[in-house]
Amino acid sequence: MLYKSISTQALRRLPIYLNYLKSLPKDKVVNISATTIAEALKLNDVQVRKDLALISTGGRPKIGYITRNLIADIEKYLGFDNADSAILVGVGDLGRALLSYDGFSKYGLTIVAAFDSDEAMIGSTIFGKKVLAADKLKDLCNRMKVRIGILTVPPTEAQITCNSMIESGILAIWNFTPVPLTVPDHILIQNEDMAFSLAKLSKDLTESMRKNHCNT
Ligand SMILES: NC(=O)c1ccc[n+]([C@@H]2O[C@H](COP(=O)([O-])OP(=O)(O)OC[C@H]3O[C@@H](n4cnc5c(N)ncnc54)[C@H](O)[C@@H]3O)[C@@H](O)[C@H]2O)c1
Repeated sequence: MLYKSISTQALRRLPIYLNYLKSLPKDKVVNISATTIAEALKLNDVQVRKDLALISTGGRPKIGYITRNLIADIEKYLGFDNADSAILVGVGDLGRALLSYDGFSKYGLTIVAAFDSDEAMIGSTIFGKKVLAADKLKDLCNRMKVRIGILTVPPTEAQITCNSMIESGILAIWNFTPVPLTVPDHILIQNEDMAFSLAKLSKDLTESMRKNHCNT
């Protein structure tokens, strides 16, 4: 199908639908409606219907979607059906935690190797991933056609490592450092910032408490 543009909010909801659909017993829930999904996830059913219509043409009045096909449509849209290879640079506390997580494959991501500047770590295998020296980055990315880089180095090393990733052919960077990276237009950046998420949660909590206090 030809996809229409999708909002960031809708894009965030798609993996939530997918996780829910995959949690259902395969043999029992053959068909499913947007309303059922909305009720289960405590979402607005008009919104769920609109989201699903953007990525699947399988919805039928009164029947809903064939669950198996809807899962396939969401996975296809999100690119989870064809695994992307990624490398990770910076095998410290956070890098190791990401390497230890074997659930990325569910999202179509396979970390094929890790890189670190610490000589003591180079050549070792951590959670099944070989740790290589930074000067092997370009060769490996070219050879294995890796296009995604996960950045978990200290902030002082973030921009220089980002530059090396780009020189090595990386096109999309999952940036866990707090550094705003400077990159050419064609490079995609996804920033993950726990400090920002926490600040937002804290601000939302303050506002919610203020509102509740005003209402009592
Ligand atoms: N996104 C978040 O919410 C979040 C949470 C915690 C930490 N962080 C950030 O993630 C990054 C890593 O944090 P950490 O606690 O794992 O740090 P860490 O010090 O434990 O690990 C950093 C690793 O990077 C390696 N390294 C340093 N310079 C390098 C280089 N030029 N090339 C390759 N490897 C290099 C070090 O040897 C070390 O193994 C930091 O920038 C930190 O601020 C982000």
